[in-house]
Amino acid sequence: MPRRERNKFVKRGQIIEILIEDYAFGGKGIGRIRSEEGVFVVFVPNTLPGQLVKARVDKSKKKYAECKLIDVLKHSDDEITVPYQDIPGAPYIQLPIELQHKYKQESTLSLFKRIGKVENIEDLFDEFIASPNVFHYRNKMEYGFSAIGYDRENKTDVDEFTLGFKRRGVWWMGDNLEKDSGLFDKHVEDNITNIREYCVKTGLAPWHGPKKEGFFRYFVVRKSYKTDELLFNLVTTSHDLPKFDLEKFANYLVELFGDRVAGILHTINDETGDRTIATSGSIKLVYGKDKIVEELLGLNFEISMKSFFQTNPKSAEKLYTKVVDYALENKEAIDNTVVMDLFCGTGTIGQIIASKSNNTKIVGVDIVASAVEDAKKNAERNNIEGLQFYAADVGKFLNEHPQYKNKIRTIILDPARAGIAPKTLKKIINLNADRMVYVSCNPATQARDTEELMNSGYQLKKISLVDQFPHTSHIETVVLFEK
Ligand SMILES: C[S@@+](CC[C@H](N)C(=O)[O-])C[C@H]1O[C@@H](n2cnc3c(N)ncnc32)[C@H](O)[C@@H]1O
Repeated sequence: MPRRERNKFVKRGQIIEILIEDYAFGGKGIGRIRSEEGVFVVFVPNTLPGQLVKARVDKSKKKYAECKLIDVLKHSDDEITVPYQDIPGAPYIQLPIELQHKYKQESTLSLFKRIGKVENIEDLFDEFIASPNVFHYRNKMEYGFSAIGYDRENKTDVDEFTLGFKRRGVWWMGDNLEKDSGLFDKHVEDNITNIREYCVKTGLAPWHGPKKEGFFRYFVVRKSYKTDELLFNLVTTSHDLPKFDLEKFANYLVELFGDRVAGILHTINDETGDRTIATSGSIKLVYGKDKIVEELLGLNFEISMKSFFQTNPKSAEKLYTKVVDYALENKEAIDNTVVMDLFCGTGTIGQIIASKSNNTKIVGVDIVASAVEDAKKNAERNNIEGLQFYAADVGKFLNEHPQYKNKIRTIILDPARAGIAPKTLKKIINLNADRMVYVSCNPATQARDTEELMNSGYQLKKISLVDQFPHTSHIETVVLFEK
């Protein structure tokens, strides 16, 4: 049976040209198709008001359609020229940062109105905290090798050895990074073409996505802002490894980056899945050491290739300062109490609170065992006492530890993008804490949880926004709830 037509405006798979008129939360540009039938809304992610774009309809619903951006046909008057290569990881880099802030603030607050049902959210808005570094703020980058590249002039794919980022929305096509993207270390990015040339000269093949074969897969770099050191990881398959001289490659990196090189690792990854992550597989140290140290608010954190760490550490300091400020606003509800740091990751927030309070015990819970191990080691390294970390699902942990009910005054929440599962949120509410400081990297799920918290007697007292990722649509929020 043919698919039922959902609306009279667009069909799935159709290519359209549309003027973007507004910006919706999450970086979705809004276009409108006007006809005798009425006005129909079309969302195109990674676009800006004022742009004329070409897009493919991915979902065609009764009242709206969702599209994938193919190309920007005409730029918006707001856009400026920047000296950086445009990459999918920075779709808004041509938009002045003040305008990026404006869009992020307006669209985030409107979510709390619409989904969280907080009518007076503007009155409760505290601060928009900008990233201290607008450019070159990231401390990690994953460059991919590909046997299929992109011819920017003819806008088509070509067979070539590429090292850079995937084209937006095309898993099998790479795009050479020819110059600094403005997001990561300039010294590294200015040398990506040299590293590519070195690899091309070995005669070994880059990864071919559709054929699932090739030698070079990823080149991952982590950076410490404290020491300015770099940690490298070259990911290859095992097939042609005897033909590749790892030591010579390591020497080449040292030639390029001198004593900035902390260590060089090699990972063998023979998995063929499209979504293979760069750090899976067996990892071996080829040169130097396998960790770098980063400092956040005076505390030291050891970072290995695999450990989770905030991507923009300078901005993370601002984020954590805000969280701790909200928590310590009522010191009486912190000193001599047990504070829960739920979804604690590597335990940074709990450690900072413990170091700034008196006789406070922190109970940190995270589902990832390796993050909890790192949390324990970090607490030891920083000589902070009174912290207990548990590797567990938050919901299960609260079931198994009923003794905390009515005993906790302050809870810190920092869940992953999916937010807090409804059943888990109920268990958290049942702890009956006076206050919660809820950090979120996805305000849409936080706004959803806000409604539940307000229905359970909590009030949203304050909200701040932190721009951890300039030039993207991401925004972090810190919200203080109190009963
Ligand atoms: C945004 S991160 C938290 C980062 C942390 N505050 C830090 O500073 O390192 C979200 C964390 O939630 C954890 N997580 C996700 N689902 C979970 C669950 N059901 N129970 C416990 N932890 C979970 C993830 O492992 C991740 O570390």
